[in-house]
Amino acid sequence: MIAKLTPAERSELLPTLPEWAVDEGRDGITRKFAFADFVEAFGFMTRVALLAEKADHHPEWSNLYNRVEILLTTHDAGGLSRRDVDLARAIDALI
Ligand SMILES: C[C@H](O)[C@H](O)[C@H]1CNC2=NC(N)=NC(=O)C2=N1
Repeated sequence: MIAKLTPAERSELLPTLPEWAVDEGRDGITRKFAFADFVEAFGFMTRVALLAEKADHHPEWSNLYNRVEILLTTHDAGGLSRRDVDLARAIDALI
């Protein structure tokens, strides 16, 4: 069972993800991306999907034409966990 991050872990790890904002209501982290067009956005989503499947950790997301919004939270933990931090870091590395 994966655990939620402790307050100390959050203070340590969240500053390492400056592009991500905390969604307090969902206890997750979000980031918005904008691309040149739909093909670029969907290509990015495909790369994220492969990362997510490899990690067995999946984003909640939406896509509108060239924009993609991702929310990472851990359903099994009921909130933000290290898996979200790790996936966010891997997503950042794609950009
Ligand atoms: C059985 C499987 O490992 C789990 O359901 C995984 C799949 N992907 C997941 N993704 C996310 N975001 N949270 C989870 O708790 C989760 N659990």
